[in-house]
This record gives sequence, structure tokens and C-alpha cells, in this order.
Amino acid sequence: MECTHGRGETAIATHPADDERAASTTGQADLSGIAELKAVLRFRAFRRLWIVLGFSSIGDWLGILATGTFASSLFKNPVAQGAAFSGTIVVRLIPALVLGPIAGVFADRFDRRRTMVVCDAARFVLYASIPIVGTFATTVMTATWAAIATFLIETCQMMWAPAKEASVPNLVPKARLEKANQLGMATTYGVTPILAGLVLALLNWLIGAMGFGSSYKVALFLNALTYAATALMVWFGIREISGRRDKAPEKADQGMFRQFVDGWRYIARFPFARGLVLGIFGAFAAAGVVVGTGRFYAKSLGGGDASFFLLFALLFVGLGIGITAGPKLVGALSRRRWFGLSIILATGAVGLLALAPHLMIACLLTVVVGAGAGMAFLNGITLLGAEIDDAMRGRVYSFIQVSVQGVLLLTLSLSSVLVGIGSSRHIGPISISSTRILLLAAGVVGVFAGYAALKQMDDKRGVPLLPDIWSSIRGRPLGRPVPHPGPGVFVVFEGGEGAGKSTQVIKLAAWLRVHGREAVVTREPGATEVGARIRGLVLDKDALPTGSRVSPRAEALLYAADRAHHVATVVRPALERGAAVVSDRYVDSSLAYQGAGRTLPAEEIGWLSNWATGGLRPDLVVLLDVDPHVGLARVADRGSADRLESESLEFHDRVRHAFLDLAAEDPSRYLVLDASEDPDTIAGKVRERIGRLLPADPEHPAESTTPGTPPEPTPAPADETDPAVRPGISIRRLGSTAHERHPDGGHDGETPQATAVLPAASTDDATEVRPAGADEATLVKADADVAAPVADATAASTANGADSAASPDADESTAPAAGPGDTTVLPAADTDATSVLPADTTSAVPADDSKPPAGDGNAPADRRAPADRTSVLPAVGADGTKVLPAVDADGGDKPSERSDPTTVMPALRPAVDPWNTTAETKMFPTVPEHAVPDRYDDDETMIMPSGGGDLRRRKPRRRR
Ligand SMILES: Nc1ncnc2c1ncn2[C@@H]1O[C@H](COP(=O)(O)OP(=O)(O)O)[C@@H](O)[C@H]1O
Ligand SMILES: Cc1cn([C@H]2C[C@H](O)[C@@H](COP(=O)(O)OP(=O)(O)O)O2)c(=O)[nH]c1=O
Repeated sequence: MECTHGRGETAIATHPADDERAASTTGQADLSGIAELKAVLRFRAFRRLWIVLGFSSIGDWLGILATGTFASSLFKNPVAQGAAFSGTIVVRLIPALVLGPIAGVFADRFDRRRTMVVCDAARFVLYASIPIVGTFATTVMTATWAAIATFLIETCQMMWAPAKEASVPNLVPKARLEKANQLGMATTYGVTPILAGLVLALLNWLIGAMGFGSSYKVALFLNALTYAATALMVWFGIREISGRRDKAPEKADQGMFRQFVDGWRYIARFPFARGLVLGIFGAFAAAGVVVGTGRFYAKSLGGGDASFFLLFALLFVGLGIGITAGPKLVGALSRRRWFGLSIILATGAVGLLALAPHLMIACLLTVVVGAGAGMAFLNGITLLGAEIDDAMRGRVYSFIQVSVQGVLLLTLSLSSVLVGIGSSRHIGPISISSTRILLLAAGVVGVFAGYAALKQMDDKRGVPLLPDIWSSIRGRPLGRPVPHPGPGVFVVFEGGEGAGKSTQVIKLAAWLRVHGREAVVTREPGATEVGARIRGLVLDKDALPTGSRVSPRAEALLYAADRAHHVATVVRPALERGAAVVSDRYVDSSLAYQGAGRTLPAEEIGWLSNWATGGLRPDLVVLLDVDPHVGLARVADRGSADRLESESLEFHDRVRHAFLDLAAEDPSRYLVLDASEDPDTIAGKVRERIGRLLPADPEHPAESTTPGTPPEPTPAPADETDPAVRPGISIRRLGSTAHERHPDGGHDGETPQATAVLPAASTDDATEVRPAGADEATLVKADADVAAPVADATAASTANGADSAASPDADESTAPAAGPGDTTVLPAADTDATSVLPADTTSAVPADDSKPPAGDGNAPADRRAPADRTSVLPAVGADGTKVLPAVDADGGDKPSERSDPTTVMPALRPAVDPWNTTAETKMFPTVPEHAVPDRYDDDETMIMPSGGGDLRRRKPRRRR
């Protein structure tokens, strides 16, 4: 989600990368308790602000108590006394309603430090003036002045609070904001009211002992002094509060009214701000009803005023619990989710109060109401600081402040009136308690508000709520869905040794290309130069001195390193430009080999891989399941086995079952195939499944064969007959998304793009990437719509990038296979042909060719690609691996500049997180072969373990 407001920049963002960046750049360790408090107070500016807050909050409480008591002390008549006391409270609430919205504009428009200092200085004068006026004026005049002064003081408070609240997030790192707010709230609502009460009691006692003067007057003077102190402290001690003015001086030229309107618009327009306000509305409406109906409710429970006070006290106990223990309780739960949930908790408990039959239960529920409200309060303020743009913060805060007071006043008075009317009502013999009806109604409305807030603000859409809460409480929240890096599609082949992955990868790539898709063939480990070196370390038996071996953890890290580089430099860029990436192995191999094989904790491997890949998950994993006996026998003739191939049969058995378990956990994203079947049958099933993932291609319907080419081996009918072949996600939806996402490319039917990445070559590369049992010509020819003559290796080499395609009907005799050792077989870009490229640095990718195949498999040099259509390969890695840049029809190398013929395939969002769930539950029980449960999940969101740290994000997300 991205939102901008006026000239102010983005205020809210939920981009996971931003989140992660925010969390990681703060570099904050996860401290707890006292250490965390100390960590917050280490920030000098905040420490000082906190002291100021303490002082002014003592002042506030003293002010409330002293002015009220002072006003009532002016009168003898008890009725007048009561009226005077509550009058001062009412007078305090009026400015909030009248001036509140403007106060926010002040906080955003003017220097916040100056605003705070002016407010405090004014409060100093006003508070001191009350007892001074009292010494010489008449009672009525004093009372009037007390009311006016109180009004003005409250006005100052209205201006001061947004300025202060908007400043806090600028004084502490975001990761410490929650703690800072906790500290602030504990100070304002926990410590200082008690201190103020103690101070007042002490004054009473002292003055009583001395026998002269009025303790309230002294209290008011003392109170005035606290404001003088804070004004001085803020002005001289916390210059940092002014910091923002330098950054946004241009705000001043905007009219105040305009800024005011902007504030409202901002709240109305952006779901996050709306959710925040809505949630707070719901919470306070419910709170108003609870307080308004409190006395009657206590009575309905058979208690009197004592039970009412007990419930009232428990509400505050709950608030305290919510504020202090809330964050620890929910652990790493998304703060946005927590906000909505805490409102639901608080208001749900209000609804349940309506049904409480006994005081005991009511007491418990009241604590829950308080706890939910406390959590919502803390979290709401923290979210406001963390996610609302600095330029808007004051206005949003004051909007909330005003609405809270308004809603409270309204519901409080309304419910006390309604409760009075209703309580005397009897319908027939049934006595209907309006108190309980009101509570129930408040609960229902509040739950709706909470739910709406949750929906509006949810930053983990699609991640199931309950598992997320549960995992968060345990410290491992499910991660936010990571956006697919582009319109491409990512297919991974997994399986044990000799399962036929390389064979199928090539077949699929060739087929995709014939259908006009750019297919990037790649693999792990070793698809990049860095990867090639890593591959040597982990697999090459001769890389290390005899007897020494890579330790399992080091091995896991090396694979992860290879993967990180691979994803960053090959997979993501290809997906971003819309290519179909077909990889021979990916994360599951690590889970299976290092997790189950080496018996490292699968959970840790999952997290490691997730970190390495930035959460990139394949759209489809084709698992070629093979009995290790069979697979190892197939690769036995490759020559000397690598380190992993030489592991025991038990090892490979564990690996196999680990793969099957992963597939069983997420059948919608896996295609499990019996690798003992004929390669073409397997290829057919793969196509069948991939065809469902791809958007419809009018010129090259994925399901049909290309005219003029030999027919596809008939794929096995899906679903009913083959439980392993399962439908993917609707093509229609994919297609439409594709167009939205890729406006400047992806025209079906255009010339397909050349292949970008070569499968890595090891010492025996050619054989490795070529399916066994057939040379390339037969392979590709049998392989569907791809009539695939293969160019002569030497010719391709001398042609330096020649498009060595030949006629569709070329046969084995015209298509000699690539020579072992120095060549890599690539399906050709667009000509229904397979090219053989030399594995040296000067090789070029066969360029796109808009001409139809010449039908002459023996004359590759004639069909040489123009120089501008070729790309020079990067150097060959240690094992001959190389990655080729993509080449397109016009030679442009920027995706946006291409007339990209690749059909755009938006990502599929799988439903279940194999990494995470695997991590939690993996025991690798034996799963019968291909016994994949027949379950589909409509939920398309990726779920994965997220990195630890602060989950809240605040930075704007940039559009790519
Ligand atoms: N379905 C299959 N049936 C029989 N042999 C196969 C099949 N698929 C591949 N092979 C052969 O098995 C060997 C290993 O195949 P390969 O694709 O390299 O497997 P992987 O990449 O999984 O190790 C090759 O000789 C290949 O020709
Ligand atoms: C990608 C990956 C591979 N491996 C192992 C599996 C293979 O034995 C080896 C890759 O070798 P390779 O020869 O490329 O595989 P294949 O046998 O499928 O042709 O690396 C891991 O142990 N962990 C991983 O994460």
C-alpha cells in the first residue's frame, strides 16, 4: 500500500522489504524489561522530554484536583460545591471539542518546541493567576475567572499534546517507540496521578499543621511552577524537537485552513488512518457505555456503589496490564493486527459483560476490557507515531483526541440517560435490563469497529490470523506476503539424485520457448560465478584435502549463500522482466538434504533460506520422486560421484521422504510425479500443469501443439486420473493481472525472447544438461511442439552467437550432439530449436529471430544472428557455469525498452508455507509415494517465517 498526501510524502507503507529494512536498519537488539527502558532513556532528548512529561503531568493532575477543589471550596452550599467541581471538568472538555482540530494544525504548522513552550508559559501564568485573583476578587469573580482560566489552560493542553505526541517519534528510533510510549503512559496515567495525590495530601497536612493558608492555593502555585520548569526545560534542553522545522519549512506557506482540511482528507482517504480512528472510536464508545451504565450494571449484579468502584478500579488495573504487559504478551505480532484485535478484545468483553451472571465474572471481564483498551491505546499511539507521516501527525493525533473526547461525552451521557429510562421498563412479566442491552449493543458495535480497523489496517493480508497470533506469541510470526518480484513465473524441479530434473528442466524450457515465453534455465548450486565456486566447495571431492569435509552447518550456509546470490542476480531479475524461470533445485533441496539428510533443524534451514531468498518462493515445484536405488543407479555412469551422491542410502531415503513431506504440506503448489515413468510422459504432465498456470496464448495455446510440429505426447488427463496433476490457479485471473502489471510488454504471439541463463556446466556439463537416453535432436523432437534440430557445436562456436536453429523436421543425423566437456545444451530462443553453445566466455546467446525456421539444420552459419542481437557471456565459472544476459529482439537490455515478446505471467501466491510449517513439525514420517492429499487452497498468499526484529514499518514504499 502506498499513499501520498498533498506535497507531503508517503505516510504509510506496508512493503515487507521496507519493514525488514526498517527493522534491520534500526539495528536494535531485542531487549527486555528494564534493559529496554534503559535503552529508551539513553536517548538524551527523549529522556528530557520524559522528565518534562512527568512534571507537566503532575501539574495536570494537581490542576484537575486543585482547581476543582478550589472552585468547590469557594461555595458553602453542597449543591453549589458539586456543581462547581463538575463545572470545572466540563469546562475542561469544551476546548477539546471546539479547538481540538485546530490544535493539530498548530502542531504540524509551527515549530513544535515553540508551541510547547508557549503553551507551558501560558499555563504557568494562568494557573498562578487563579489563586492570585482569589485573594482579592469576590467569590463569583474568582469562580468565573477559574472557569475561564481552566478553559484557556485546557486549550493550551490541546495544543501542547499533539506537539509533544508528534515529537516523540522524532526523538527515539522507531524500534524503541513502543517502549517510549509505554513509559510515557505509565508516567502519565500510573505514577503521576498518585504523586499528585500525595503532593496534595502532603500540602493539606503541612498547611493544616501550620494552621494558615489554603492548600489548594499552594497546590495551584506549585502547579504553575511545574509548567514554568517544563517551559524552560523544553526551550533550553530539548532543541531536537525543533528539528523537523528545518526539514519542512515550506509548510508555512500553506494556509491554515488548507492544512486543516488536508488533515481531514488524509484521514478519510487512507485506510490506515481510517482504521486507526475507527478503532479508537469503537473502543471509546464502548468505554463510554461501560462507564455510563456502570452504576446500574453494578446494581444488576446485586452490588451497590462498592461494586461499581471495584469494577471501575479493575478497569484501570486492566488498562495498566494492557499497557505494561501487552507488548510482551503478543510478542512479535504485527502491530497493525494487534490494534484491531485489542479493540475486538476490549469491546467483545464489553458485550460479554452484558451476559455476566455474577460479579466475579464481571470483574474478570472488566479486567479484560481494560487490558484490551490499554493495548489499543498504547498501540494506537505507537502506530500513529510510527506510521503517520511527520507532517500529518499532529493533525491526526488531535483528530483522535477530539473524537475520543466527543465520543466519550456522547456515549457517557446518552447511556446514562438511556439506562435511566430503560431500567424501569417491564415488558409483560419479563424485566428487560436496558443496561445489559446497552452493553451488548456497545460490544457488538465495538467488535465491528475493531474488525473494520483490522481489515483496513491489515498489513498481512492473506496470512491466516489465528496461526499468526499463535506463532507470534511464540516469537515466530508468520511473515508478510512477499510480493512476487515481477510478472514472471518461477518453476522449480526438485528430487533426489538421478530423478531426471535436468532432463525435465530442458524439456520444459524448450516447450515454453516454443510457446513464446522467455525461459531462463538455471540451477542450484552453481548457476552464477560465485555459485560455481561455492558448488566446488560443497560438492567437489577434490576441493578439500582428503579426510576433511565441510561441516553440516557450513554446508547449509554455503548453499544459502549460493542461493542468495542466485536469486538476487538471476532469478529475480528474470522474473521482473517477465521470464519463466525454470530452476533445477531450490530451497526444498536444502530442507531435504541439509535438514533431513544432515539432520540439521529444518526450521533453521527454512529461516536461513528465507533470509537468503528474501522470501522468494516458486510458483510451482515439480517433485520428481524416485527411489534412491533407481536414481543413484541412473547417475552412477556419470563418473565419480560428488560428495552428496556418495552419501548412504539411508541419507538419500531421508531426503526423499523430506521432499514428499514438503509436497504433502502444500499440494496446491507442488506437482509430484513418479520419476520412474517415461521422460516424455513426465514432461507431458509438467506441461499440462504449467499450461494451467500460464495466461491463455491465442497464437500458441499452451494445451495444444504448435502447427506444423509433431504432436505432444498426450498428457495424462488431469485430476481424476492422476492425483499428482493438479490444477493451478485460474488462467483468466492470471492473464488479466498480467496486463495490469506489464503494460509495456508481454504481447502474445510476438517473437519470443532469447534464453537468458544457461544451465551450469560441470566437468561433464553436456551430459549433465542433456537428458539421457536420447541425444538432443531426439529429445527436443520428441518433446512436443519443439522440433529441435541441434546445431553443430563447432559451427555455433565459430558463429559466435549464431542462431543455430534448424528445420523442425531435422533428424538425428543432421543434429549432432554437443561434445562433452565444453558445451552446454540450450533450447533455442524462438525457433523451435535447440542450440549448442560453447562453454567459453565468448559465447553468445542465440538471438531472437523473427524469421521462421529456415528448415535447414545443416546451415547454422547462414542463420547467424546480427551482431547487435548477441550478448557476450560472462566468464565461465570454476565449473563452467555461466549466466547469460537476456537478449531480445531489438537488442535492448532494459526491460522497459524491450518489445518484450514474453508472455507475462504474474506470480501465483501459494497458500501454505512449507518452510515455516515444516520447520515447526517436521519429523519426516514416511509418506506413501504420491499420496498427496487432494486439497486445494484458494488462499493465494505466501506465508513464511519472517525475520525477527521490529515488524512495524514506517518507510514509504517506492514503486518499482
Ligand atoms: N524418466 C526417466 N527414466 C529413465 N531415465 C531417466 C529419466 N529421466 C532422466 N533419466 C536419465 O537419468 C539420468 C539422470 O538424469 P538427470 O536429468 O541428470 O537427473 P538429475 O538432474 O535429477 O540428477 C540421465 O542419464 C537421464 O538420461
Ligand atoms: C541446492 C542444493 C543442492 N544440494 C545437493 C543436492 C545434490 O546432491 C547436489 C547438487 O548436485 P547436482 O549435481 O547439481 O544435482 P543433481 O544430482 O540433481 O544433478 O547438491 C544440497 O545438498 N542442498 C541444496 O540446497
